[in-house]
Amino acid sequence: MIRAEAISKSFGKLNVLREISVQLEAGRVVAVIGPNGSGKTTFIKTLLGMVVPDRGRVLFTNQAITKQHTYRSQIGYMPQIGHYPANLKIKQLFEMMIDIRNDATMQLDEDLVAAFQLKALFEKPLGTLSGGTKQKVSAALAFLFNPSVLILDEPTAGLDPLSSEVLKDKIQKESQKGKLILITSHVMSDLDELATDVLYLQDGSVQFYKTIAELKLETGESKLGRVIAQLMSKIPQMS
Ligand SMILES: Nc1ncnc2c1ncn2[C@@H]1O[C@H](COP(=O)(O)OP(=O)(O)OP(=O)(O)O)[C@@H](O)[C@H]1O
Repeated sequence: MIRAEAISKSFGKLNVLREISVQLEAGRVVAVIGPNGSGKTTFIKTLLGMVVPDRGRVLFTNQAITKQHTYRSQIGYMPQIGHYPANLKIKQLFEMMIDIRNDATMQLDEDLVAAFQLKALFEKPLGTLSGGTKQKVSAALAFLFNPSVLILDEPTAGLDPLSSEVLKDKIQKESQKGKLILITSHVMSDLDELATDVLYLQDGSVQFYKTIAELKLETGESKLGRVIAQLMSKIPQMS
């Protein structure tokens, strides 16, 4: 569904992505894991066209994404930190997003709007929201247009335990419909519940991209946290 072909990206002298080639298939939930600064967010932003790679290319359903934006309507993106205009009310933000979509026939998915009880907060300006509430707004927007791909950057960070469970249930529900879901997270227990595959980045390179079942078999560990700890201890650190 999405293919990255040898994508590389530098910021100044810093090589943030080095020749990343991966195939991401519909129906999979891919956990993008790696130490802080290993390039996870930059990688997912290249899939979204928000970062343009220096070399290599990204294909969405076999079409190169360069200089075309229509494919983006098929991706729901939940950023690590949502930046919204402070004076805009939640209701206005939703209305604006629906307006931009400009598709009256579209069936909206308001599951998370309801589950997070966002309608009760609709008149609140975004600048006054707590970090967790802002996360809920970002999550509800990512799922709103029923996209075939979801890219979720640290989705449960800042959410209270109940809201975190609500979001995980929703991710599972959408995955069962055959969607491709990419999640970056440092919370291994969440990924253990949700992910089918692990894409592990270190210093901008793919260290491994395997199914969780394979990784558990290979390491003899039953918990993803322990699997990753074991594998990380074997990866030579770059200076
Ligand atoms: N626009 C930019 N300009 C300069 N450097 C950048 C830019 N975006 C990212 N970087 C650098 O690229 C490296 C990778 O950043 P990235 O955010 O992709 O890492 P990450 O794996 O998502 O980290 P974390 O786990 O901390 O979220 C970091 O050293 C970061 O400072």
